Amino acid sequence: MALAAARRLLLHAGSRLGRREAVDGARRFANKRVLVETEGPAGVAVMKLRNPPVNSLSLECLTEFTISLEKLENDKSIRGVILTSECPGIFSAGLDLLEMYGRNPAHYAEYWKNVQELWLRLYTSNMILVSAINGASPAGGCLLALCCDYRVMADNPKYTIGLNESLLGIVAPFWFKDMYVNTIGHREAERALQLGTLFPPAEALKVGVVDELVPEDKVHSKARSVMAKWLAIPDHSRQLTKNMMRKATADNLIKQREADIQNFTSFISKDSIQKSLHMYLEKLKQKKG
Ligand SMILES: CCCCCCCCCCC/C=C/C(=O)SCCNC(=O)CCNC(=O)[C@H](O)C(C)(C)COP(=O)(O)OP(=O)(O)OC[C@H]1O[C@@H](n2cnc3c(N)ncnc32)[C@H](O)[C@@H]1OP(=O)(O)O
Repeated sequence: MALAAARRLLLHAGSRLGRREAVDGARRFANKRVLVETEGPAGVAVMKLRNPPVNSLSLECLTEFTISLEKLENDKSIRGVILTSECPGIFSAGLDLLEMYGRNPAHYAEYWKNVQELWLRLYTSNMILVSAINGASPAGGCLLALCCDYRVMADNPKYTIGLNESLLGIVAPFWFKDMYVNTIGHREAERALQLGTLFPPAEALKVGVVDELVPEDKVHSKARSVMAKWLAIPDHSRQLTKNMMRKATADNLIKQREADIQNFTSFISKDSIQKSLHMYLEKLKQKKG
């Protein structure tokens, strides 16, 4: 309830701000963790995640992301969005592990509902989505990129991308898996999901997790030129085609959202899973010291 009220407030405040800035010509709106700029080619917004240090998708970040998308969807002048990160070297570290560790079942259920919500909005968006992957992109970070229509990645071998859930002792849910299969094919997805593979850029390109690699300083300009090509296609035919390609996958979650929330909640609440997450978080800490 409290979150729904916050969401309404944010949406309202955001739309007032958005309107004022549009009049000034600034074409920019922001909440704390997501910045949206609509300068550049007509009809294109750049959405930057800025939840330092690693753009983990906390409940607040997911909510702000979903609201920003909703606003862009409602703005008929926007036809395309470039999704990128403001955190140096990190696209997104994926779902926030602290939302899935040491909390209560009601929190897990609320969190998962919001993860589903963002995924459904992104995956089924009528807008053209291009990701400019300018850093590491594990698990939920990869999920964000996979929702896009085209993925441009910085060719920096330090950055990796993939659904690595099995390395954490958890399991990618069926809709993550479905989207992976749709993108890289059944055999590659089967292998990568079991091994929790995090692909360096060259391998990510080879297997089809990303569409193009460019030097790091060219990621944004390439994303813009890709966007220009997609903008040249009439919206109605592109949108109907996208819907035809993606609807069955999205519907598969829509028809069992409640059951999926229950599955997640009972899975993540298990002592053995909490122990795995604890160990993984400890490993992340030790890496530093
Ligand atoms: C029967 C079937 C039922 C199925 C039901 C569903 C089951 C559950 C499905 C759950 C799906 C989960 C999806 C996910 O996205 S899980 C998250 C996966 N993410 C990762 O594995 C990334 C982990 N992070 C890293 O590898 C590195 O941090 C990274 C490469 C991103 C950056 O490295 P860097 O060296 O720059 O930074 P640090 O490692 O020092 O990190 C800085 C601080 O940030 C914290 N951190 C990192 N990642 C996360 C995260 N995902 N969530 C929360 N916090 C994170 C890290 O611990 C550091 O914190 P401190 O400064 O406090 O130490």
